[in-house]
Amino acid sequence: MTGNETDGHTNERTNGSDEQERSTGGDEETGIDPADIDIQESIGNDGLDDLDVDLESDDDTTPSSAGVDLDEVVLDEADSDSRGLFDDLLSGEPIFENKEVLRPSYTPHELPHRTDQINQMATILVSALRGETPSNILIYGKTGTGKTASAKFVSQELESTSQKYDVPCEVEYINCEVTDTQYRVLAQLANKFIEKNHALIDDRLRRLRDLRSAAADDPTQLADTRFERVADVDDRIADLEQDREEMETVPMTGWPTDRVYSTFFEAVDYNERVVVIMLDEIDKLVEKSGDDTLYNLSRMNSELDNSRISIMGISNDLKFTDFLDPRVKSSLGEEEIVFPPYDANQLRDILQHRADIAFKGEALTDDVIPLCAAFAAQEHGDARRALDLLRTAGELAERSQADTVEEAHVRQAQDKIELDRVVEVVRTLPTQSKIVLFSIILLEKNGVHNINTGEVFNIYKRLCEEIDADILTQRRVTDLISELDMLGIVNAVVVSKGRYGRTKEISLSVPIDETEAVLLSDSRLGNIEDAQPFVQARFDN
Ligand SMILES: Nc1ncnc2c1ncn2[C@@H]1O[C@H](COP(=O)(O)OP(=O)(O)OP(=O)(O)O)[C@@H](O)[C@H]1O
Repeated sequence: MTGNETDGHTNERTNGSDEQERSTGGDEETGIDPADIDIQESIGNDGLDDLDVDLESDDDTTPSSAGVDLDEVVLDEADSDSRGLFDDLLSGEPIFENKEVLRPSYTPHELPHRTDQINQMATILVSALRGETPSNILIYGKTGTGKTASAKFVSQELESTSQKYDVPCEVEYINCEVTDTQYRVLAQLANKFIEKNHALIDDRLRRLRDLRSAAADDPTQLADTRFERVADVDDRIADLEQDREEMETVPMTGWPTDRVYSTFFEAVDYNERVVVIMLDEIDKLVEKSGDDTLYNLSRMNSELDNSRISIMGISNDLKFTDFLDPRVKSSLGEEEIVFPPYDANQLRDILQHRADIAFKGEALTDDVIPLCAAFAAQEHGDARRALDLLRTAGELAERSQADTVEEAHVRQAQDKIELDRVVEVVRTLPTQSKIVLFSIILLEKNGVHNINTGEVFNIYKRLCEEIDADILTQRRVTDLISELDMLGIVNAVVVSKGRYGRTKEISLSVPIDETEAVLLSDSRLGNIEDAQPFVQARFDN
């Protein structure tokens, strides 16, 4: 790659900086340190089996006391008084061999049923290994369909192949749910490349200093280099030291965006390379801060001299491109890859692959994997959900000191995950919705069936007065009830009352006690001392 396809500075650019002049070094100085490139999330592998603990360390005269495997520890009767908090838990045969492989942070080495998508990505990205700019890619698919896992897998392969063939190609991963503004995205990228450039310069400096000291004794050492005299080497060393000095890392806040952009631009263009910028949850970035970042990134190639960038966006919102500037939309969506949901059979394969590593040999009964797969397929073919179910089922079995994971553990796990979801949804409801939900709970707790909107509204009003909250209109409260219905927290059906018109009959769809506890943990609702009088009051209206 020559990097000479630039059309000058005809395009407007946020940084507006034309002073890109600096030495980028000759070929002999190029090279990327493989140690710089590491996007693999490492996992621990420290199951209980790996622990070698000396349980009788007081008696160090017993040679056999050292390095006892906990699996082999038998606690005899005499010791039972001294059994500690963890002894019972340890005495059961552990179900897991390596639980970490069921966690979301684990990147699997094999991704069944994603071969097509992985091949499509590879076919597009291979141009990076030829020094050309790969097309931008947009990846769509519902949550848990393996988008991130597949993209990371392809990136790792890309980077390892680039090292093998010594082609400068790098992948930068950004999770836009966390890094959700233009400033943060650009700052993170700038700092990553500054760090890489520092390592690159240090490596060059080390080699030049070696050359310099060798040439000081024997000037023929310069014969095969681009330096004629030792003084030239000194100049080059001084230049590089100055470059290093001038590369200022971007603070997390405080600079004008133009400056952050130009710092990133200069850092990425400091060396010849093809960079794939992976923007996971790209819709979150657009939602939070518009499409400026994508606009700027997608136009950079026309101005870069030495490097090329390509964008790989990942989203589970199929519609987010509707909000993009048409130019950004067409540039970003040069290639689109869709990840369809998994069906139950596919989920079964995925679970089986993981279970082989995660569990001990006979730990799973035959029904467990098919049931987890079936539950997750009902949701929307979400592999994350399936893996969560399997892990939770294993944990519940482990906790009840069972020898194997059974169907009942999966059902319990399903309930637990569902309850966790409900708790999370209820906890994060706006206060007004919480008051409406609390009114419904109070009515149910008092044995009212087929609750109607009017009844909810009466209790709601009194609760609002009690905690000094604004009182919304009955129409608005009806809307909030519909929202609770959509979230699956209540069930509201419209029933016809003949000549009295139609009304909604509301019932709770979630466990009452847990939901009430979550509501009362909200400091405003928690202040209501005794809610009983409010329910009595419904008869007064
Ligand atoms: N084909 C597969 N084989 C093995 N594991 C998979 C496969 N697909 C997904 N997974 C696992 O399922 C979990 C969710 O996958 P991933 O994070 O890639 O989903 P995603 O589509 O990016 O979801 P989201 O949009 O919510 O980020 C991860 O733990 C991943 O390892």
